Amino acid sequence: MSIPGLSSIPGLGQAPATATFAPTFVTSATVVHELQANSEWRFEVAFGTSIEVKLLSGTAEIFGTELAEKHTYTFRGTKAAIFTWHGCRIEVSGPCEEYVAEDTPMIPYVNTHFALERLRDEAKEKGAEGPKVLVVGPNNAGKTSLIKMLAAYAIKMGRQPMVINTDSREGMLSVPGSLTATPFSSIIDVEQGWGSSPTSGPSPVPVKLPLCYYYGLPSPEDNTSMFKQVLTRLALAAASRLTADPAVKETGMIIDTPGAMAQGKEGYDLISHIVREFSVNVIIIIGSERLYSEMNRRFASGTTNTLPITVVKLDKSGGCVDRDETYLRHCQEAAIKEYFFGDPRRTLSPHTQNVSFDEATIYRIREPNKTDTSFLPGGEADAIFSTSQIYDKSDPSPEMLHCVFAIMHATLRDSQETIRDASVMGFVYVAGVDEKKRVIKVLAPLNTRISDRPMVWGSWPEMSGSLI
Ligand SMILES: Nc1ncnc2c1ncn2[C@@H]1O[C@H](COP(=O)(O)OP(=O)(O)OP(=O)(O)O)[C@@H](O)[C@H]1O
Repeated sequence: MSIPGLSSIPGLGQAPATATFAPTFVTSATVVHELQANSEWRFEVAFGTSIEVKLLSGTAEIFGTELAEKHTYTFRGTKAAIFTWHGCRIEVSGPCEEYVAEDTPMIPYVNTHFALERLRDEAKEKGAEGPKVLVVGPNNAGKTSLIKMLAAYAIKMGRQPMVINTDSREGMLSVPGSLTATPFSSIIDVEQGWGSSPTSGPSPVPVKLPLCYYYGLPSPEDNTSMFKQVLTRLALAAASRLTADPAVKETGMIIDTPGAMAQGKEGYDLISHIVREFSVNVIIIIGSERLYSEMNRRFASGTTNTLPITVVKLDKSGGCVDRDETYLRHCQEAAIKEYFFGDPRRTLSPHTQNVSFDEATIYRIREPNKTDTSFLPGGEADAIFSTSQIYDKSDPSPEMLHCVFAIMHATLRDSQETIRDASVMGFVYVAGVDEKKRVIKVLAPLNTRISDRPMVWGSWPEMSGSLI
């Protein structure tokens, strides 16, 4: 088996080298780093600043995606690492926190990729579906980074992995609050995290087409029943996309999860729900012994569609960084800005539309687990959050200013269940609410009529100020 850049990884199966950390420091001058084989340069770039990185010689990758020699990459508001299997020289200019590490879990990670490749080859021979891989672990354990790596290595082998995001706190190729399934047939854009989805205008890296559903709340606990229903819809859409495309079918899926699922009975029950709905047959636990033991107990002797479930434990990378609320808020706002205005390489011009109060149909997502119903007499709390009431219909109000609404692929006559189960057509941003003229001014990526569609308003994404 010959894979460009991967065929001769030295030291497969050997114990990783011990750590040699240089102290973290900040620099803004141009510097050249000489990285030894099997080491990585870890860096953090603050929001509002940028650095430029060029691979001068050798080979290097960011979460599995190989860097092109002599190409200048620009990173903004990023925490990541450049890893090299064979050694390389990189040139860096701009301010960042950085250090070089030799102790990385890359060998077990790449061995996991090869194990998945064997399952994909077997699936291809039998005309069956490739592995459905679920990655679980606490917050900041490196789940998304591992998934990027596994997807990038699969793409490099000519495969087409379908990557599923069930973490509504961070969007993947979409606005936060959404849950997506995206088949990847081309390279991941390392400067942008995952890349860009189709808006308008050309893109240097081919755009990806996510199947997008809207949950609109930051954590699965905020409305567990709605979260499960949206997951079920996503699983159905992903399964039919998988069967429609032989290349995606034989590669299978890789599913990212929120860290909140890694603890407590409710979290474990949600994992069981995903295993069932997506027919998961490989579970990777990263960075938690306790979760590994629980997953082994629940699934190690189980089967999905007659296939045994394999439970695998991987170590967390020492490079994983904790991201505080402020950082996540910056990431969220950057994702929303990018959706409407593009990025420095590709600016977009959103359209402004005025929608009259009488024409707007807005549904606010209910948050039963956040609402205090303890003051209500027995039975009334249950009635308030009856299953048929997913949303509250809301009249336009100044409270909606700076909020993001999901425009659903549904009609105004559809039931709340149908709207919840519909895919997302796009998002709009409320730029103004004029109570005198009774109009809301919204920004939309395209000039499509939106007043004949239901708009869904959740508490996530949450904007702290004006986008314009
Ligand atoms: N080897 C590494 N070197 C430097 N930074 C890294 C490395 N691995 C991961 N990171 C960074 O650490 C942070 C946490 O990693 P990641 O997002 O993969 O974790 P996660 O488990 O998906 O987190 P969450 O569940 O909270 O979304 C990210 O900013 C990521 O880019």
